[in-house]
Amino acid sequence: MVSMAKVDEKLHGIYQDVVKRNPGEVEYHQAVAEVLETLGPVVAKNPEYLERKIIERICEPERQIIFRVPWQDDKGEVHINRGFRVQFNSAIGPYKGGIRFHPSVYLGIIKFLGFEQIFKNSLTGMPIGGGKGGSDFDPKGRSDDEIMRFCQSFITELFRHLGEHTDVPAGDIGVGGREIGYMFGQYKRLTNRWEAGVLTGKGLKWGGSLVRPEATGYGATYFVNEALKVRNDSLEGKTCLVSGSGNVAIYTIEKIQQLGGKCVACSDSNGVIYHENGLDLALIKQLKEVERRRIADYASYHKDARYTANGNIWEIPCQVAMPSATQNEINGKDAAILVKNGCIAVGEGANMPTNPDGIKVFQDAKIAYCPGKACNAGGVATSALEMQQNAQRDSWTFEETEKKLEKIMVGIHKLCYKTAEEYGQAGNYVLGANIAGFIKVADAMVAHGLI
Ligand SMILES: NC(=O)C1=CN([C@@H]2O[C@H](COP(=O)(O)OP(=O)(O)OC[C@H]3O[C@@H](n4cnc5c(N)ncnc54)[C@H](O)[C@@H]3O)[C@@H](O)[C@H]2O)C=CC1
Ligand SMILES: O=C(O)CCC(=O)C(=O)O
Repeated sequence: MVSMAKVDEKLHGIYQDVVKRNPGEVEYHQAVAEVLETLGPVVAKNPEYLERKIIERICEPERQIIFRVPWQDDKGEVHINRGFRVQFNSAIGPYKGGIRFHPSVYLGIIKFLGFEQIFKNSLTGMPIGGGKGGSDFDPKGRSDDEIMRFCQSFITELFRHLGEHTDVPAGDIGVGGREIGYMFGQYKRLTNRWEAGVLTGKGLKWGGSLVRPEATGYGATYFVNEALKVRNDSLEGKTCLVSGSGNVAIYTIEKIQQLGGKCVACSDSNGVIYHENGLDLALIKQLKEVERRRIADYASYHKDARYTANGNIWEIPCQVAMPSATQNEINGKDAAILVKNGCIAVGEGANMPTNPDGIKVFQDAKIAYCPGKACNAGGVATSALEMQQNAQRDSWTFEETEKKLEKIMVGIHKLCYKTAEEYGQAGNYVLGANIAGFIKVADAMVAHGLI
């Protein structure tokens, strides 16, 4: 056993080194700080992790690929974007994690997402390592043909680094079933292989899994319901806010409604819809999944709904908040408003949506704060179920697959809860998730020797 003071000093030094070696990558620094702040007790108990420099190694990606993505728009103009894939850690399985297309993407965003993915994937109990990719390409307003040409160009470089036993991407912001289809088609063409397991989130007619589109939102809602159960409560009758109106948000709203909660607001990057009588999910699906329109249009179908351009969704009173849009969408001020308005649970469908000040407010208020790397793990877990079905050349029913997802989420909740309790911090899901996710990866790295 090493003294806590020495461990803290060591972890602080590792963090300083990460900042120095990765200048300007502020989101990556934030994600590392949040994990290292909780690892002290487990490192003090297992000095071997320090001797073998496991934490230093976990913070350094195994491989980072940055590449040019040239493509032509419908008018024939040439555009050059930048593509990324960070293959962070393969100790417990092939690199696994989504691809994000958004103009804000740069190396620091992909690294924070890839780093979180290591621990999230470990928590699922499935054999998947951590990775993430993306591009600063902005899909907004682009035609189907332009999206196809971009995806083909992106995969024309990336394909050589992928494979069902090497690296298996999926969707994230700006990448859904349509984009995965174009990427799969180009991968097949370039490799002359029908290799279903190389991508997940595929269409149902060509190797996809039922429940994968619903999985992240459903899973996050199951996790929050478990956290409420611990407090002898449930989602039944709760007023809920769900930020975003993309894949994760839509299926979070759906599961909350199925479990008896009422969602009164959602958003997109332009503004917020507030519908006190409860959101009309069929309309949101039509606007967003089919017509790819802005959420502002919702208000023209429901006269009792209110749209606020650039509004702040967290100012609307609720009991449960499910941030499901993007990173750092809740700051300390937003968190304080939520708590003051009676919010008792926050379930993160997005990755790192709450900044450090916000997390402190939630933890000080002792509400059920469910961090993304545990709460939104249902998406990647169901991707792993898709890989299982591909390997068996099988496909399971919706009911069977959803049951497996629910069991996985209940299991992740229990693991995080018990780990936090074991380390004397009952109810601290941040600590529980980080320590439980870390131990499995760290032990595998020890077993594999110095690589
Ligand atoms: N798709 C998946 O399976 C998983 C996604 N996530 C995370 O969930 C979040 C959402 O991802 P998806 O739903 O897949 O993407 P999406 O592209 O389907 O939807 C993103 C939504 O967020 C909104 N948005 C983006 N920036 C915003 C801002 N600044 N303010 C308000 N709204 C904003 C967009 O307008 C859109 O409605 C991301 O943080 C992603 O990393 C996490 C786990 C799995
Ligand atoms: O399904 C996957 O592989 C990735 C999901 C994802 O990107 C995430 O968990 O953030």
